[in-house]
Amino acid sequence: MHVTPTCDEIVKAPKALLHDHLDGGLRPATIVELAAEIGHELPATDPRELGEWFVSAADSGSLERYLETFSHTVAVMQTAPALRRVARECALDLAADGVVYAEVRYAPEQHLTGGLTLPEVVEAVLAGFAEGSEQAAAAGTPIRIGTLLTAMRHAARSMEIAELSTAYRDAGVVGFDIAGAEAGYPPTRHLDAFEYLQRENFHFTIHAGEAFGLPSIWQALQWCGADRLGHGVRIVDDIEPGTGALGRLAGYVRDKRVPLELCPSSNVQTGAAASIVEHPIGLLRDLRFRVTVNTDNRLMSGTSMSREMALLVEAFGWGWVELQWFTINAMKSAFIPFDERLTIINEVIKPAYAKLL
Ligand SMILES: O=c1[nH]cnc2c1ncn2[C@H]1C[C@H](O)[C@@H](CO)O1
Ligand SMILES: [Zn+2]
Repeated sequence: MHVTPTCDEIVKAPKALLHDHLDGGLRPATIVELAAEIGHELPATDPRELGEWFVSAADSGSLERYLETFSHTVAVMQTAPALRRVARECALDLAADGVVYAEVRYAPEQHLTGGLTLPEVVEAVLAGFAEGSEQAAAAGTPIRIGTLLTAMRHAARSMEIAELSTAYRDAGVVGFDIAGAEAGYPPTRHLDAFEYLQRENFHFTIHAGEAFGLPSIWQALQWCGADRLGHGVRIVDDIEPGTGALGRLAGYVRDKRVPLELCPSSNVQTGAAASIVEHPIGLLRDLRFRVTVNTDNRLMSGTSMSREMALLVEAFGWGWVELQWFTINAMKSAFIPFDERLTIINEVIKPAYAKLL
């Protein structure tokens, strides 16, 4: 029997999230308070209006303009207490939304203008996640958070950030990523960092195939050795419309079970997909790529993990079978050790969905 999950039920069901930016998920009220403390001018000072401003400014049809909105969040994340607060609230917000495992990423190099060092940035964020996770567990909504450190693809600090990632691998950093404008900044600019990470047996994902197409995905996988693709949505350019025949790259991605970190609302805002109903996630799921559902930037998209799933339920008529499949796909693709992934799948995810299916 097909049961349509309701929004409330989706919030209660355990979810796993692999692609969420710390600086894209602040509470509007927190931005207002932190901005007042440092005298940073915002486009609005009423939290509700500010939240709406982020969504409409990010609704630009272009990744470059979407990224401009981050100047306001990054501006208020330049001290250890601010970073710690933002990370703590992030953990609490995700946990309250029923996320049981999350990998949250941010770019340490963007948080140095207040005089912090790179290690101080990482330690403040890790402390905030630890605090938030502790409070969430006490509130009856346990969450495990792994951090990914991002290097900005237009900058030249990727090797330093890769080394920072491995330095903190036993303290909660589980992976590395590159992000920022894609067109004109191919991942191969950072080959030395990726080769270093491979020699260190470390994990990394690469934002690829969002604002730029197949060459970016091909480089991320075949030159750089990415474990996962951040977005990767443009892999559909290598799938024949109508027949679903796969080109060589799409065939490789599916055969190798390369996880796609799809972010439906974000993709609609940046123009990578025309609408949720037309989002390639429908086709990619039908063809059984390893699809995962993600938020990208909760603030800029006015969204949550539950809302992304509810939008998909509405657009594609999906039910608990599909939501469990996305959740297990994400958990299988996480960067924490295999035995820890299995524990979450077998002890948290499967028992909860068994009651819903
Ligand atoms: O979806 C995205 N594509 C490329 N870059 C992104 C995306 N979302 C956020 N970013 C950038 C802006 C942030 O400041 C940075 C680190 O989180 O990553
Ligand atoms: Zn992203």
